[in-house]
Amino acid sequence: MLNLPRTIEWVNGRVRLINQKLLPHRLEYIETSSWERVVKAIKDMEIRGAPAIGVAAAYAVALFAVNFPGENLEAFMKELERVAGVVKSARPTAVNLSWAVNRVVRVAMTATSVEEARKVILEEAVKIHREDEEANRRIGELGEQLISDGDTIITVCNAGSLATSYWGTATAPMYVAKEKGKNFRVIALETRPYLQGARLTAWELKMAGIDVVIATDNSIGILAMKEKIDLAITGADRITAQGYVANKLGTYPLALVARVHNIPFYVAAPSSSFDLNARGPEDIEIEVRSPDEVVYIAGQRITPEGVSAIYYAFDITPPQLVTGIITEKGIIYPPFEKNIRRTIG
Ligand SMILES: CSC[C@@H](O)[C@@H](O)C(=O)COP(=O)(O)O
Repeated sequence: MLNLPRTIEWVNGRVRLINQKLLPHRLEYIETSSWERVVKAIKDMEIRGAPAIGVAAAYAVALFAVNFPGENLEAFMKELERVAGVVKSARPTAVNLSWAVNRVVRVAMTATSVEEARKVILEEAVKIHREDEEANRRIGELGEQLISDGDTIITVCNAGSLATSYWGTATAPMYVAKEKGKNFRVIALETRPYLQGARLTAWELKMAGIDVVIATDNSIGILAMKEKIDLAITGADRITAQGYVANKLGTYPLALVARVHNIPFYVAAPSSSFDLNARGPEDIEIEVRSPDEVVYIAGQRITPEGVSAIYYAFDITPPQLVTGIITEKGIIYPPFEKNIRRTIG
Protein backbone atom coordinates (compact mmCIF):
# COMPACT_ATOMS: atom_id res chain seq x y z
CA MET A 1 0.00 0.00 0.00
CA LEU A 2 1.14 3.54 -0.70
CA ASN A 3 2.13 5.94 2.01
CA LEU A 4 -0.64 8.32 0.92
CA PRO A 5 -3.81 9.54 2.63
CA ARG A 6 -7.22 8.82 1.10
CA THR A 7 -8.52 11.59 -1.16
CA ILE A 8 -12.14 11.04 -0.18
CA GLU A 9 -14.01 8.81 2.26
CA TRP A 10 -17.51 8.17 3.54
CA VAL A 11 -17.27 8.20 7.34
CA ASN A 12 -20.33 7.72 9.57
CA GLY A 13 -22.80 9.40 7.25
CA ARG A 14 -20.43 12.22 6.33
CA VAL A 15 -18.03 12.88 3.46
CA ARG A 16 -14.43 13.55 4.36
CA LEU A 17 -12.12 14.89 1.66
CA ILE A 18 -8.64 16.36 1.48
CA ASN A 19 -8.74 20.10 0.87
CA GLN A 20 -6.34 20.07 -2.08
CA LYS A 21 -6.10 23.83 -2.24
CA LEU A 22 -4.03 23.80 0.95
CA LEU A 23 -1.45 21.27 -0.26
CA PRO A 24 1.51 20.92 -0.08
CA HIS A 25 1.68 23.20 2.97
CA ARG A 26 -1.17 21.77 5.03
CA LEU A 27 -2.95 18.41 4.93
CA GLU A 28 -6.44 19.32 6.10
CA TYR A 29 -9.80 17.71 5.55
CA ILE A 30 -13.26 19.03 4.80
CA GLU A 31 -15.87 16.95 6.60
CA THR A 32 -19.51 17.54 5.84
CA SER A 33 -22.99 16.07 5.77
CA SER A 34 -24.15 18.75 3.31
CA TRP A 35 -24.42 17.76 -0.35
CA GLU A 36 -24.25 21.45 -1.30
CA ARG A 37 -20.89 21.74 0.48
CA VAL A 38 -19.53 18.85 -1.60
CA VAL A 39 -20.72 20.59 -4.78
CA LYS A 40 -18.95 23.75 -3.62
CA ALA A 41 -15.77 21.74 -2.98
CA ILE A 42 -15.91 20.44 -6.58
CA LYS A 43 -16.57 23.91 -8.06
CA ASP A 44 -13.84 25.55 -5.97
CA MET A 45 -11.27 22.83 -6.77
CA GLU A 46 -10.91 21.72 -3.15
CA ILE A 47 -11.37 18.30 -4.67
CA ARG A 48 -10.43 17.91 -8.33
CA GLY A 49 -9.34 15.30 -10.87
CA ALA A 50 -11.94 13.52 -13.00
CA PRO A 51 -12.36 10.22 -11.08
CA ALA A 52 -12.23 11.97 -7.68
CA ILE A 53 -14.96 14.43 -8.61
CA GLY A 54 -17.00 11.50 -9.95
CA VAL A 55 -16.79 9.80 -6.55
CA ALA A 56 -17.49 13.10 -4.75
CA ALA A 57 -20.55 13.65 -6.96
CA ALA A 58 -21.92 10.18 -6.15
CA TYR A 59 -21.41 10.83 -2.43
CA ALA A 60 -23.05 14.26 -2.76
CA VAL A 61 -26.20 12.55 -4.06
CA ALA A 62 -25.88 9.97 -1.25
CA LEU A 63 -25.74 12.80 1.33
CA PHE A 64 -28.88 14.29 -0.15
CA ALA A 65 -30.59 10.89 0.01
CA VAL A 66 -29.67 9.91 3.56
CA ASN A 67 -30.66 13.35 4.86
CA PHE A 68 -33.91 13.63 2.93
CA PRO A 69 -36.71 14.33 5.42
CA GLY A 70 -39.84 12.22 5.15
CA GLU A 71 -40.83 9.02 3.38
CA ASN A 72 -42.78 10.30 0.36
CA LEU A 73 -41.16 8.50 -2.60
CA GLU A 74 -42.64 10.77 -5.25
CA ALA A 75 -41.35 13.90 -3.48
CA PHE A 76 -37.98 12.20 -3.00
CA MET A 77 -37.61 11.30 -6.69
CA LYS A 78 -38.58 14.79 -7.79
CA GLU A 79 -36.00 16.37 -5.50
CA LEU A 80 -33.41 13.74 -6.50
CA GLU A 81 -33.77 14.82 -10.12
CA ARG A 82 -33.15 18.47 -9.19
CA VAL A 83 -30.16 17.65 -6.97
CA ALA A 84 -28.65 15.40 -9.65
CA GLY A 85 -28.85 18.28 -12.14
CA VAL A 86 -27.10 20.65 -9.74
CA VAL A 87 -24.33 18.16 -8.95
CA LYS A 88 -23.76 17.35 -12.64
CA SER A 89 -23.33 21.00 -13.52
CA ALA A 90 -20.57 21.59 -10.92
CA ARG A 91 -17.83 21.18 -13.56
CA PRO A 92 -18.51 20.48 -17.25
CA THR A 93 -15.50 18.73 -18.81
CA ALA A 94 -14.89 15.56 -16.76
CA VAL A 95 -17.45 13.00 -17.93
CA ASN A 96 -16.96 11.03 -14.70
CA LEU A 97 -19.21 13.52 -12.93
CA SER A 98 -22.36 12.89 -14.95
CA TRP A 99 -21.47 9.21 -15.34
CA ALA A 100 -21.37 8.74 -11.54
CA VAL A 101 -24.53 10.78 -10.89
CA ASN A 102 -26.42 8.86 -13.59
CA ARG A 103 -25.35 5.60 -11.97
CA VAL A 104 -26.66 6.48 -8.51
CA VAL A 105 -29.87 7.95 -9.92
CA ARG A 106 -30.48 4.85 -12.05
CA VAL A 107 -30.38 2.48 -9.06
CA ALA A 108 -32.86 4.70 -7.19
CA MET A 109 -35.39 4.30 -10.02
CA THR A 110 -36.03 0.71 -8.96
CA ALA A 111 -36.65 1.56 -5.27
CA THR A 112 -40.14 1.08 -3.87
CA SER A 113 -39.61 3.25 -0.77
CA VAL A 114 -37.47 6.21 0.28
CA GLU A 115 -35.69 3.96 2.74
CA GLU A 116 -34.73 1.56 -0.03
CA ALA A 117 -33.67 4.45 -2.30
CA ARG A 118 -31.35 5.80 0.43
CA LYS A 119 -29.81 2.36 0.84
CA VAL A 120 -29.23 1.59 -2.85
CA ILE A 121 -27.88 5.08 -3.63
CA LEU A 122 -25.30 4.87 -0.86
CA GLU A 123 -24.35 1.30 -1.84
CA GLU A 124 -23.86 2.38 -5.45
CA ALA A 125 -21.73 5.38 -4.45
CA VAL A 126 -19.49 3.13 -2.34
CA LYS A 127 -19.28 0.71 -5.28
CA ILE A 128 -18.20 3.51 -7.66
CA HIS A 129 -15.54 4.49 -5.13
CA ARG A 130 -14.16 0.94 -4.74
CA GLU A 131 -14.31 0.19 -8.47
CA ASP A 132 -12.28 3.31 -9.20
CA GLU A 133 -9.53 2.18 -6.86
CA GLU A 134 -9.48 -1.29 -8.45
CA ALA A 135 -9.42 0.16 -11.98
CA ASN A 136 -6.49 2.39 -11.11
CA ARG A 137 -4.53 -0.48 -9.60
CA ARG A 138 -5.07 -2.46 -12.82
CA ILE A 139 -4.01 0.57 -14.91
CA GLY A 140 -0.86 0.59 -12.78
CA GLU A 141 -0.15 -3.08 -13.41
CA LEU A 142 -0.63 -2.74 -17.17
CA GLY A 143 1.17 0.59 -17.51
CA GLU A 144 4.12 -0.44 -15.38
CA GLN A 145 5.38 -2.54 -18.28
CA LEU A 146 6.02 0.67 -20.23
CA ILE A 147 8.52 1.91 -17.64
CA SER A 148 12.15 0.76 -17.72
CA ASP A 149 14.83 1.15 -15.12
CA GLY A 150 16.55 4.52 -15.55
CA ASP A 151 13.68 6.16 -17.44
CA THR A 152 12.65 9.79 -17.26
CA ILE A 153 8.88 10.20 -17.41
CA ILE A 154 7.05 13.47 -17.95
CA THR A 155 3.52 14.27 -16.80
CA VAL A 156 1.24 17.29 -16.56
CA CYS A 157 -1.26 18.42 -13.92
CA ASN A 158 -2.09 15.84 -11.26
CA ALA A 159 -3.53 12.56 -12.47
CA GLY A 160 -2.36 11.05 -9.22
CA SER A 161 -3.89 9.40 -6.20
CA LEU A 162 -5.25 12.80 -5.14
CA ALA A 163 -7.23 12.98 -8.39
CA THR A 164 -8.82 9.56 -7.86
CA SER A 165 -9.92 7.13 -5.13
CA TYR A 166 -6.35 5.85 -4.86
CA TRP A 167 -3.23 5.13 -6.97
CA GLY A 168 -4.11 7.74 -9.61
CA THR A 169 -4.19 7.03 -13.33
CA ALA A 170 -0.99 8.49 -14.82
CA THR A 171 0.82 7.84 -11.52
CA ALA A 172 -0.45 4.27 -11.02
CA PRO A 173 2.16 2.76 -13.40
CA MET A 174 4.82 4.76 -11.53
CA TYR A 175 3.69 3.44 -8.15
CA VAL A 176 3.63 -0.17 -9.38
CA ALA A 177 7.04 0.26 -11.07
CA LYS A 178 8.40 1.61 -7.79
CA GLU A 179 6.94 -1.44 -5.94
CA LYS A 180 8.80 -3.65 -8.41
CA GLY A 181 12.05 -1.90 -7.54
CA LYS A 182 12.47 0.11 -10.74
CA ASN A 183 14.34 3.40 -10.49
CA PHE A 184 13.15 6.26 -12.63
CA ARG A 185 12.68 10.00 -12.51
CA VAL A 186 9.54 12.03 -13.06
CA ILE A 187 9.30 15.56 -14.44
CA ALA A 188 6.05 17.17 -13.30
CA LEU A 189 5.04 20.19 -15.36
CA GLU A 190 3.88 22.91 -12.97
CA THR A 191 0.47 23.43 -14.62
CA ARG A 192 -0.54 27.06 -14.33
CA PRO A 193 -2.67 28.50 -12.84
CA TYR A 194 -3.60 25.95 -10.13
CA LEU A 195 -0.15 24.37 -10.12
CA GLN A 196 -1.49 20.86 -9.70
CA GLY A 197 1.88 19.53 -10.97
CA ALA A 198 4.08 21.62 -8.70
CA ARG A 199 1.86 21.35 -5.62
CA LEU A 200 0.10 17.99 -5.86
CA THR A 201 2.01 15.61 -8.16
CA ALA A 202 5.31 16.66 -6.60
CA TRP A 203 3.82 16.18 -3.11
CA GLU A 204 2.42 12.71 -3.63
CA LEU A 205 5.36 11.34 -5.64
CA LYS A 206 7.75 12.61 -3.00
CA MET A 207 5.63 11.00 -0.25
CA ALA A 208 5.83 7.74 -2.20
CA GLY A 209 9.62 7.99 -2.44
CA ILE A 210 9.74 8.64 -6.20
CA ASP A 211 12.41 10.94 -7.63
CA VAL A 212 10.49 13.99 -8.89
CA VAL A 213 11.43 17.41 -10.21
CA ILE A 214 9.13 20.14 -11.45
CA ALA A 215 9.53 22.26 -14.58
CA THR A 216 7.69 25.29 -15.89
CA ASP A 217 5.02 24.56 -18.48
CA ASN A 218 6.80 26.59 -21.14
CA SER A 219 9.99 24.54 -20.83
CA ILE A 220 8.61 21.44 -22.52
CA GLY A 221 10.44 22.16 -25.83
CA ILE A 222 13.88 22.49 -24.32
CA LEU A 223 13.25 19.60 -21.92
CA ALA A 224 12.56 17.30 -24.88
CA MET A 225 15.85 18.40 -26.45
CA LYS A 226 18.04 18.23 -23.38
CA GLU A 227 16.65 15.75 -20.86
CA LYS A 228 16.34 12.34 -22.60
CA ILE A 229 12.64 11.92 -21.84
CA ASP A 230 11.58 8.31 -22.40
CA LEU A 231 7.86 8.45 -21.79
CA ALA A 232 4.97 10.89 -21.34
CA ILE A 233 1.90 9.80 -19.36
CA THR A 234 -1.09 12.03 -18.66
CA GLY A 235 -4.61 11.57 -17.36
CA ALA A 236 -7.89 12.41 -19.12
CA ASP A 237 -11.15 14.14 -18.27
CA ARG A 238 -13.02 12.82 -21.27
CA ILE A 239 -12.02 10.55 -24.15
CA THR A 240 -14.30 10.44 -27.17
CA ALA A 241 -15.22 7.47 -29.34
CA GLN A 242 -12.64 8.64 -31.90
CA GLY A 243 -9.90 8.98 -29.27
CA TYR A 244 -9.83 12.76 -28.72
CA VAL A 245 -8.52 13.38 -25.22
CA ALA A 246 -9.69 16.32 -23.13
CA ASN A 247 -7.26 16.89 -20.29
CA LYS A 248 -5.66 19.70 -18.33
CA LEU A 249 -4.32 22.65 -20.21
CA GLY A 250 -0.83 21.89 -21.49
CA THR A 251 -1.51 18.27 -22.45
CA TYR A 252 -1.87 19.03 -26.18
CA PRO A 253 1.42 21.01 -26.39
CA LEU A 254 3.12 18.18 -24.50
CA ALA A 255 1.75 15.64 -27.01
CA LEU A 256 2.91 17.78 -29.96
CA VAL A 257 6.44 18.10 -28.62
CA ALA A 258 6.47 14.39 -27.73
CA ARG A 259 5.56 13.51 -31.34
CA VAL A 260 8.32 15.68 -32.82
CA HIS A 261 10.88 14.15 -30.44
CA ASN A 262 9.67 10.53 -30.76
CA ILE A 263 8.64 10.33 -27.10
CA PRO A 264 5.82 7.78 -26.62
CA PHE A 265 2.75 9.69 -25.40
CA TYR A 266 0.32 7.61 -23.30
CA VAL A 267 -2.96 8.59 -21.67
CA ALA A 268 -4.04 6.66 -18.56
CA ALA A 269 -7.76 6.62 -17.78
CA PRO A 270 -10.44 4.29 -16.43
CA SER A 271 -13.41 3.37 -18.63
CA SER A 272 -15.50 5.89 -16.63
CA SER A 273 -13.57 8.68 -18.41
CA PHE A 274 -14.74 7.58 -21.88
CA ASP A 275 -17.71 9.31 -23.48
CA LEU A 276 -18.76 7.18 -26.42
CA ASN A 277 -21.57 9.60 -27.26
CA ALA A 278 -18.93 12.18 -28.12
CA ARG A 279 -16.93 11.83 -31.32
CA GLY A 280 -14.88 14.92 -32.13
CA PRO A 281 -13.60 17.98 -30.25
CA GLU A 282 -16.87 19.83 -30.95
CA ASP A 283 -18.67 17.34 -28.69
CA ILE A 284 -16.57 18.24 -25.63
CA GLU A 285 -17.49 21.20 -23.44
CA ILE A 286 -14.27 22.85 -22.32
CA GLU A 287 -14.54 24.53 -18.94
CA VAL A 288 -13.79 28.25 -19.00
CA ARG A 289 -12.92 29.49 -15.52
CA SER A 290 -12.58 33.00 -14.13
CA PRO A 291 -9.71 35.03 -15.68
CA ASP A 292 -8.91 36.17 -12.14
CA GLU A 293 -7.44 32.73 -11.47
CA VAL A 294 -4.78 33.58 -14.08
CA VAL A 295 -4.45 37.31 -13.46
CA TYR A 296 -3.79 36.98 -9.72
CA ILE A 297 -0.98 34.94 -8.18
CA ALA A 298 -1.27 34.51 -4.40
CA GLY A 299 -3.59 37.51 -4.26
CA GLN A 300 -1.20 39.72 -6.25
CA ARG A 301 -2.26 41.08 -9.65
CA ILE A 302 0.32 40.26 -12.35
CA THR A 303 -1.15 42.16 -15.32
CA PRO A 304 -1.83 45.88 -15.63
CA GLU A 305 -5.31 46.96 -14.50
CA GLY A 306 -7.72 46.52 -17.40
CA VAL A 307 -5.84 43.57 -18.97
CA SER A 308 -7.68 40.29 -18.53
CA ALA A 309 -6.79 36.67 -19.45
CA ILE A 310 -8.12 33.96 -21.76
CA TYR A 311 -8.51 30.88 -19.65
CA TYR A 312 -9.66 27.55 -20.98
CA ALA A 313 -9.09 25.04 -18.19
CA PHE A 314 -8.58 22.04 -20.52
CA ASP A 315 -7.32 21.29 -24.00
CA ILE A 316 -7.98 18.51 -26.48
CA THR A 317 -5.30 16.23 -27.87
CA PRO A 318 -6.14 14.67 -31.25
CA PRO A 319 -5.89 10.86 -31.47
CA GLN A 320 -3.08 10.93 -34.02
CA LEU A 321 -0.74 12.26 -31.29
CA VAL A 322 -1.63 9.53 -28.79
CA THR A 323 0.53 6.40 -28.72
CA GLY A 324 -1.83 4.41 -26.49
CA ILE A 325 -4.52 4.68 -23.83
CA ILE A 326 -3.93 2.67 -20.66
CA THR A 327 -7.28 1.52 -19.22
CA GLU A 328 -8.19 -1.13 -16.65
CA LYS A 329 -9.44 -3.24 -19.55
CA GLY A 330 -6.17 -3.17 -21.47
CA ILE A 331 -3.92 -0.75 -23.34
CA ILE A 332 -5.75 0.58 -26.37
CA TYR A 333 -3.69 1.28 -29.51
CA PRO A 334 -4.70 2.77 -32.88
CA PRO A 335 -6.92 2.54 -34.80
CA PHE A 336 -8.66 4.14 -31.84
CA GLU A 337 -12.20 4.33 -33.15
CA LYS A 338 -12.36 0.56 -33.65
CA ASN A 339 -10.32 -0.43 -30.59
CA ILE A 340 -12.05 1.94 -28.14
CA ARG A 341 -15.45 0.48 -29.10
CA ARG A 342 -14.08 -3.03 -28.82
CA THR A 343 -12.47 -2.46 -25.40
CA ILE A 344 -14.83 0.00 -23.70
CA GLY A 345 -18.11 -0.05 -25.60
C1 LIG B 1 -6.84 11.08 -12.93
S1 LIG B 1 -7.23 12.70 -13.09
C2 LIG B 1 -7.34 13.05 -14.80
C3 LIG B 1 -7.61 14.47 -15.08
O1 LIG B 1 -8.76 14.88 -14.39
C4 LIG B 1 -6.43 15.38 -14.71
O2 LIG B 1 -5.37 15.09 -15.56
C5 LIG B 1 -6.85 16.82 -14.86
O3 LIG B 1 -6.82 17.37 -15.91
C6 LIG B 1 -7.41 17.45 -13.64
O4 LIG B 1 -7.85 18.75 -13.85
P1 LIG B 1 -8.42 19.57 -12.62
O5 LIG B 1 -8.83 20.89 -13.19
O6 LIG B 1 -7.34 19.66 -11.61
O7 LIG B 1 -9.63 18.80 -12.11
